[in-house]
Amino acid sequence: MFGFERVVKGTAFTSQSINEIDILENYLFCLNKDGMIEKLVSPKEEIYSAIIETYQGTSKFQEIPKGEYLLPGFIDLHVHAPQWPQSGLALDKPLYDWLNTYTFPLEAKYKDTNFAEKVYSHLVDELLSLGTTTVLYFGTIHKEANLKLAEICAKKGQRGLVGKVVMDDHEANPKFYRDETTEQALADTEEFIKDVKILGKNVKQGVYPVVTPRFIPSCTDEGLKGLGELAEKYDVHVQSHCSESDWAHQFVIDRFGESDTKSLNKFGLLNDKSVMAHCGFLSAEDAEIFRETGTAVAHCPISNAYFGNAVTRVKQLLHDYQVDVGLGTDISGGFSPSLYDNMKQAVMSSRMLNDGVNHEIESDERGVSNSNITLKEAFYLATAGGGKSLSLPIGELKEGFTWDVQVVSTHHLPVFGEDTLEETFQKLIYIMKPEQIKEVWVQDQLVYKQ
Ligand SMILES: O=c1[nH]c(=O)c2nc[nH]c2[nH]1
Repeated sequence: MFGFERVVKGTAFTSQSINEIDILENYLFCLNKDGMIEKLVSPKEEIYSAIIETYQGTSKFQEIPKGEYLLPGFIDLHVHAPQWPQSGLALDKPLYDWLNTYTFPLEAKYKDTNFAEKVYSHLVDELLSLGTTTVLYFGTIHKEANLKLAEICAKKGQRGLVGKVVMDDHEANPKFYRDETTEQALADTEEFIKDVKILGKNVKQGVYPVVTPRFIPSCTDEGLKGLGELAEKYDVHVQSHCSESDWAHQFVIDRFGESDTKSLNKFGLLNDKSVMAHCGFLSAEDAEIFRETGTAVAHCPISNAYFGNAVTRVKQLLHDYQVDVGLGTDISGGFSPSLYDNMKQAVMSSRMLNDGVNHEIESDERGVSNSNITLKEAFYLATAGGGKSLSLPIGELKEGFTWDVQVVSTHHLPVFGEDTLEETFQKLIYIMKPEQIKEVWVQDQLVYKQ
């Protein structure tokens, strides 16, 4: 009578706006065969009981148990997949030294596709188990290893957006880890785009190729220009690092006499499908360019505490400039693969930015006022903000969005009396333990069960 593929009954938390959440108590989530939410039905609606009567007791009905809740699957906008083996290690040097001492030697190992397969399988499993259903990945310079990552995402059910990293400047990159020539880097990127587009045709949740200049310091002008042209030709996502640290920000100013943002824009790399990581040093003019071009920011608060030399002005970007912002773990500049950890750090970093940290300065001059974000805003970044950044219908539990969800338990929470659902939400996010993530679904496919 109704024709839904599945019906799920439960209580869900989802962003209503940047700073508000919707609590959908005992709703029915009616899903179609494409894994999308076709209809949301509240207990107040007349058809509510008719749908339950039709589906309850069949294999198409799922009731979320008491004490468990639904959250949107998280969207990680910045992961360096090849750096997974050094997560939690090697965080003792500034960005430039860290790249040359630890990171480039590790990334060079992905010439070996077997090594890539081992690491990437482990990483995708780990991220899914933490409720992360969509990931924007940097790979390495190696086309085959990157394709392996896309295939692993496809097979394991994660929505992966994967980039072949371009590092074509021979002056700037070590001999053991760089593209052979600019022409080769562009040819490999184009072939990779075509291969992933073919792969993606048969993948329910989608896998996508991403144009990926590592950052301006590692690319030639010709390389950057060619990548901008490929992004336009194939209408694909773009990712890079932008104004990340004192060094990286100043490097671009010294080379081009203008900011990262302006330079990336001139090379055709900023558009509605572009996501730029970090962005701690954006000027007001840069932020306007982000808004005008539809470019999004991947905020990586844990990584920025190590390499950023500044706290990204998330609150201002979201509210004053209406820039799309999502959250990134930045494995392994950030040591934690969990977006729960990064949501908390986003709140804490913003509070330190707001108040300032040097007690020798008068309190009213110590910080950047109106910078602190709330937990709900951090949740927005990990969910709806990520979806908007990627221009995909993900990250919200609303009609027309994908059924990407985590089923999370609250049995471990300290409740002595009765919490409101609003309080439950706050505790859930702040005191989540990985073992409380019971199930993870992507486009209505079960991809993780405890
Ligand atoms: O945090 C970072 N991780 C990286 O791998 C990288 N490459 C350039 N800039 C970078 N920043």
